[in-house]
Amino acid sequence: MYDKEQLKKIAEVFEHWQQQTENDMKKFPERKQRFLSSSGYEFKRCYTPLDVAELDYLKDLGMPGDYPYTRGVQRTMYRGRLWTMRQYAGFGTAEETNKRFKYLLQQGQTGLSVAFDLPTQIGYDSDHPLAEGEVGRVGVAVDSLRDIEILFDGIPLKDVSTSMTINSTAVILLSMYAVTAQKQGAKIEELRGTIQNDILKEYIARGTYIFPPEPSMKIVTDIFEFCAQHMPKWNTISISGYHIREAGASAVQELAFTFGDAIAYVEAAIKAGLDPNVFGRQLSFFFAAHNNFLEEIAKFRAARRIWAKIMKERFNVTNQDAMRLRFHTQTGGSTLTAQQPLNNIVRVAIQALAAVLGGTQSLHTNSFDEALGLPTEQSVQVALRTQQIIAYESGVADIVDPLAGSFAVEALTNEIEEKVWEYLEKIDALGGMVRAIELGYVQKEIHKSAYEQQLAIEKGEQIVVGVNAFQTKEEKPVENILKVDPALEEKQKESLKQLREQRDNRAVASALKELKQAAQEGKNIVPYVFEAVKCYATLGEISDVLREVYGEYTESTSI
Ligand SMILES: CC(C)(COP(=O)(O)OP(=O)(O)OC[C@H]1O[C@@H](n2cnc3c(N)ncnc32)[C@H](O)[C@@H]1OP(=O)(O)O)[C@@H](O)C(=O)NCCC(=O)NCCSC(=O)CCC(=O)O
Repeated sequence: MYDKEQLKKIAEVFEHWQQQTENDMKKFPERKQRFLSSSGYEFKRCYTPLDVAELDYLKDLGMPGDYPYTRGVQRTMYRGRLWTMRQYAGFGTAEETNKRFKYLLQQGQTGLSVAFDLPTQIGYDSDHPLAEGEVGRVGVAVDSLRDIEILFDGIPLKDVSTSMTINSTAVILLSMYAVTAQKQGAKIEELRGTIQNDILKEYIARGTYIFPPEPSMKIVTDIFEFCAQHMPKWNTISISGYHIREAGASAVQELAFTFGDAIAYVEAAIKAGLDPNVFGRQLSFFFAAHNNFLEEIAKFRAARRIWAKIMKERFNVTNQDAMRLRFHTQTGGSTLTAQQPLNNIVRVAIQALAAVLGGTQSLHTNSFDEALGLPTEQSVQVALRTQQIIAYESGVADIVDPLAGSFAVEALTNEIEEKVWEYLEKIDALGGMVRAIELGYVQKEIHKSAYEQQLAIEKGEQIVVGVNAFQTKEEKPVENILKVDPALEEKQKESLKQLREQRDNRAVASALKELKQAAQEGKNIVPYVFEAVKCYATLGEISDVLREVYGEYTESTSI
């Protein structure tokens, strides 16, 4: 962006300035020998045009809404429409969570996001022995279509977009959601929302898998195919770096492993005969926003450029809509501290601001008490207000990609991109992401990074306010921590018992038999799951059928 003559002059001035700075530092040294990013690369003292001398505005940045989308996926970005304010919520029974959803919508939230309990996530009904003590604990308990009908009672599904954090049982929850919407009078082709459906990261970082990778990938591609035909507005997957980051990955690893997974999904779908120009439009992403403000902004900008290049150059995609990286952001749960929990409000605000300056499409802001328990109405309100203050008071939503052209931000964007490509080459050399996961390579890289971060905190090289510095002797305990009533588990089991008595059990048996046959014959299972769900077959029953056909996965541990 600068001509050679100008750059030469700037280089001379810079050299002189460096010498003067070295002199100054004899009297007043810098706080640290090296200032490191979360990914371990070194931040320079000061960035100048010399650091972005190679940057080609048209090729590397372009205008917002144009390839390679570094500056955002929409021309007007938040001037046209603010990001979706989407607080992840769910606990106890469907009735309870329905109340929370209505509360959040009333407070100005603009999208829904469902948290399911662990039994729902790993395909067990609430009365299964393995579900004991977990029903409704970390999310809402869902056993059958009836629970989803209650969950969205009074919420018109044709008007709201809903995200569901569900992976190995995603096909079941997607079917329950679609059938509930149909019962409300909506057409499934108009439904907007997202299922997480990102099974690969479950093997890497999150753990709620059921089946081995191969049949799991088959279910994912079945969903891509079904939604491309019948639910074109639905995001079929939310390819997630969030959990990878929360497991201890650096910002660079977060992107690299997410794109490693994304490439594996695209390859699997192409192999199944699907067109990336079509299913590519429905792929979405999910990243974390941590505290290192500028690095995080650069990460989001780099992510868009990398994905656009992957789709265009690696998969020869020509449809622009299939090159746009659209993503949800959640502020970093692992950055919250149990000590001095009100400080978390500030952390969340910084992280949310990074997500917005990085061009997110949807945002969850964590509640300050999340290191202690489930968020209360009050804490979730502050979290939502944080988004609203950024949106309506800070002014940052009024200019598209306002940090473009910052020497530091552009240089960091380039640096992150470069390091991500290095990882992707390494993953390709290992034989792709599924192989890299099987080999334990990805897990080991994350563990190494997590260990280094922890060590830095313990040595005091990385300050965490209130934890290893600025501690207070006497902390006032947080009041009103939300606890799920243990009686809810019995209530849920009782209503499941009634359901099994009331439904047409012959219809259930027949639908499950047909599903089993379809799975055995390698057919697309989605329509069969729809049928099973319609007659109130339970999540556990459907999962059991699939377990019989596909088998179960057991992890080999990496130390
Ligand atoms: C694509 C996203 C990221 C966002 O979708 P949204 O519908 O919210 O937003 P959107 O698509 O950007 O915008 C909605 C519509 O407005 C349009 N639009 C937006 N801005 C525009 C502008 N400036 N000009 C013109 N049109 C515009 C879009 O093109 C789109 O229309 P068209 O569609 O017509 O183009 C989706 O996947 C999503 O909502 N994800 C949320 C995932 C989530 O909440 N996950 C929680 C995980 S919680 C978790 O996992 C952590 C804890 C755990 O482990 O359990």
